[in-house]
Amino acid sequence: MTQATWALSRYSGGQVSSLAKKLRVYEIAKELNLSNKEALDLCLALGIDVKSHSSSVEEAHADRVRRRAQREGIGIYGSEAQSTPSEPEEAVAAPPVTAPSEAPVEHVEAKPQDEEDKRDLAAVIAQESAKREEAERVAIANAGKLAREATEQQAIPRPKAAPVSPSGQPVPPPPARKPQPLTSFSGRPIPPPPRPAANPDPRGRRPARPPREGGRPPMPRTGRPDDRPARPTGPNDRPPRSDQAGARTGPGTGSGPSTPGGFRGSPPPRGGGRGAPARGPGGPMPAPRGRGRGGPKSKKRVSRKEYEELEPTTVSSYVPSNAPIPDHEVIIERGSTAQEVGPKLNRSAGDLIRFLLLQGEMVTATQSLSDEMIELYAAELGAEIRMVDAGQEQEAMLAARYLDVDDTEDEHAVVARPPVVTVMGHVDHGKTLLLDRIRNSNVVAGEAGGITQHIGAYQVELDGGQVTFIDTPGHEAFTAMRARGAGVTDIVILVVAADDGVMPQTIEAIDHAKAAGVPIIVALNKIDRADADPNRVLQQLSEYNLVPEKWGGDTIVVEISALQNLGIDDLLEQILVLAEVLELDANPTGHARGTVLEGHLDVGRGPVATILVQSGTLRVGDSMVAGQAWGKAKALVDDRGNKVDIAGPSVPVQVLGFSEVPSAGDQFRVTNEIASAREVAESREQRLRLAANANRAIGSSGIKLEDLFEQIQKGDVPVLNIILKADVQGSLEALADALGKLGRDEVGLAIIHKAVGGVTENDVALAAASDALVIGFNVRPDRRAREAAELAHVEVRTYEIIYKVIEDIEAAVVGMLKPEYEEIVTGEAEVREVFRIPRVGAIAGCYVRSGVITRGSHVRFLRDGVILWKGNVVSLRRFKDDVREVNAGFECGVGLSDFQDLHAGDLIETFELREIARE
Ligand SMILES: Nc1nc2c(ncn2[C@@H]2O[C@H](COP(=O)(O)OP(=O)(O)OP(=O)(O)O)[C@@H](O)[C@H]2O)c(=O)[nH]1
Repeated sequence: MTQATWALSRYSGGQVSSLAKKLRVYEIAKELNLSNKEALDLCLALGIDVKSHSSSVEEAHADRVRRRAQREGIGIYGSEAQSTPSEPEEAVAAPPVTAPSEAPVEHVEAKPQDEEDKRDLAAVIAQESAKREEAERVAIANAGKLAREATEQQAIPRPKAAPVSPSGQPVPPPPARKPQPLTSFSGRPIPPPPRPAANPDPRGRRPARPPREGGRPPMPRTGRPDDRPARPTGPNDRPPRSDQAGARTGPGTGSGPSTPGGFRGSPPPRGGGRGAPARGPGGPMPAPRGRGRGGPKSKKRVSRKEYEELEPTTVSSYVPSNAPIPDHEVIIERGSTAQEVGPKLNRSAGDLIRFLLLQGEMVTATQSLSDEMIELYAAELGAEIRMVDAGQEQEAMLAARYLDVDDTEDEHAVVARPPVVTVMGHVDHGKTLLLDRIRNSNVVAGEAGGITQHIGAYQVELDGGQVTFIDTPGHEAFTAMRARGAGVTDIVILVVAADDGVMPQTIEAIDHAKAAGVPIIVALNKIDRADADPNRVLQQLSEYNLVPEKWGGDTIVVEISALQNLGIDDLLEQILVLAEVLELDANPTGHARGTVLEGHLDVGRGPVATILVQSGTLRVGDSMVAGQAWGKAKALVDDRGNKVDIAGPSVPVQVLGFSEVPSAGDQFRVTNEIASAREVAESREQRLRLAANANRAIGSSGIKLEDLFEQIQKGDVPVLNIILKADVQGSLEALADALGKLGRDEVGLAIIHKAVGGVTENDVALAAASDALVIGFNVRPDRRAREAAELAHVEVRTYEIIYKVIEDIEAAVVGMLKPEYEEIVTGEAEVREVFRIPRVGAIAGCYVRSGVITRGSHVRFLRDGVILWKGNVVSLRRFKDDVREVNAGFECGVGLSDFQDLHAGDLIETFELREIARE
């Protein structure tokens, strides 16, 4: 997956509203040719609430800053500019301070500091008035338009089946019918809209109702999760500044167009299809009816209730109510409607609808609002809100009621518990054999080798105590658990073969254990081998800060031979010693809490889960919940296959009786009654369903470079964790060095893992578990890594120029990340055979694994995840025919512009470049 896909998934994960009329301070600075500091100072002098150069400022306030700069003759208004006649202030301040609707204007600047500020205030009020007038004009015109369209739509024939291209690709629909804009938020002059004759008075009186025949026109579908607008696809999608034309005319002059402060750069909603914006450029026009996703919906009727809810919005101005807003944080679920949000903020739905109308957004009371709409309204009121995913609050409430009552925290009841150990290391270094040996070192009489049941973990009884081993060696399981918030391991045994030394997965394991803050014991294995060189390995380990005790460090190293059963006892003893030092304890009384290690569906026994109990004691008959699974513990089975009645801390046990199979990493809880277990599980299921519907992020997520600055400002990112992958050691070191120097006071920078090679699933898992960003230099993520990144919402950024990496990280730290092109992977093909054709060159006989390979498209050539070459697909053939594109599942011959070094097994990745404009 490319950056773009991540970016897209990121955007699809959130509702991108068209409400985006704010400007950053640095944008104003740039526009006025001021330094960031000067612009910031101007804002502060005007009493505008900004914190840094990347704070957002309302358009109206931005205008105030512009005028102040003009008055002070600074920036673009400096010496030269001053000589040109400046815009008369009266023209701006002239309109009456009273809003046309005679509504009190509470939401503008309240305390001017001096005369200038009073003028500024008047200007803001004037702008607000203009907004109102314009919105009313739009509303009235819309009412007329609704009526016309209702009639027109009867005449629009339903289209036939969607046309399909020869390659089987659906042909995109023709561009959406351009809405007849009634107003231009870009400030371009527009003719005055036709007003319905029946309603010559724009203020207060109702426009004539649309005719009833043909049904009520469908509502505009602004702000629904499904209708999240796509990002602008090019610079042209950004409308020119609203103040450049319209605002100059000034409100109240009655002649030119006024700018009601529509949201600049408003991206078009998705409904119009790619490249077919359903809105006017940047304008807040409702999407044209019948052109949304799913084709024309001319037959959709709107209920009387919906229509009547709409009506007030078409005729009224925003009149803020005087009711006090809540003085506490208000929780609002994403996708809430005006009917739901208004009352939560002590306002009516109508109040919210009117406010949005003035921002150019027409919504009904029952229509889902985007996050931005809700946040803007809350900001307008000065209310403190927190947006949560649908169902999240309910789930949290139930968890607090039924699960968070921890009766295992009584320190008097705490006793020492066995350590939980995970074995990690490079492939073939002997993890499995070591775990086998350990199973057999059980000292309980008659039970040597008795652990036959594979349940994901087992306990061994030693002279000095018990040890619990997680039976799935490898860092994948370890990190996957941790990514889900389940830190079950107390100690990591790092197996390193004495003949082979530190290898890539050894380093990965070290980094994973370090990231989790788990102590490491090194098991130096295969010392029986003639070519074993323990000192060389110790030297290598020291380079990763694992300095052995015998060299004065604090890393326990035990030399063993799993094959010859040498040193195993010593290793187990060291585990017990370390466990003692770690003072591992737990309360065995109270309700059991733990983590699911494994789950599967057994034909005879139903859902079966292996649970590691971490505190309390689990009993047969307990009501339990894990993830979305719930039930009564019908039976408990230990690692020897025996049925048991109870399981205490650090004991792994198979549990039967779940309603479904829980997943590894799910938190396990016992509840008082079965009903509460069920209620909790169902609330989780409900939230996940809602989240999936909204295509939202589920699970963990790494950090996004774009959001970094905001998070630093909130104090959320003391350290930016980075996972660095590169094609060769030289660039890896150079990058690590350069990045290491980028840390600042506000944010430290930690490279938690770096290695040569493509971006793998493990890198993504580590990133998800550590809130890290993955940077690939001259390497790409493989398909599994891309999918994992998409699922876990981990950002993987790939680069081919070192300074660009540095530039981006630096820019992100100071909140000035620039617009960029992002790559969308369009197809992936595997080279199966290479044909060398005289005078033509090498042709790759390929199998298209996913997407579409298109002639002429950009292409990247990969071997083991490393980029070998970039260019274009110059020829594409199916059998003997030249073709334009080949779909997944077919074979084809691909000729590349000037790359000849093809090998079977290489990968071809085609991609598109798409500009992602920043907001
Ligand atoms: N000479 C010698 N060979 C060993 C020793 N330990 C393991 N081996 C051999 O090394 C090979 C790999 O051992 P495994 O235990 O499968 O290694 P692993 O780390 O679990 O490998 P994966 O499961 O593939 O990651 C096997 O052939 C073992 O017999 C040892 O101490 N000495």
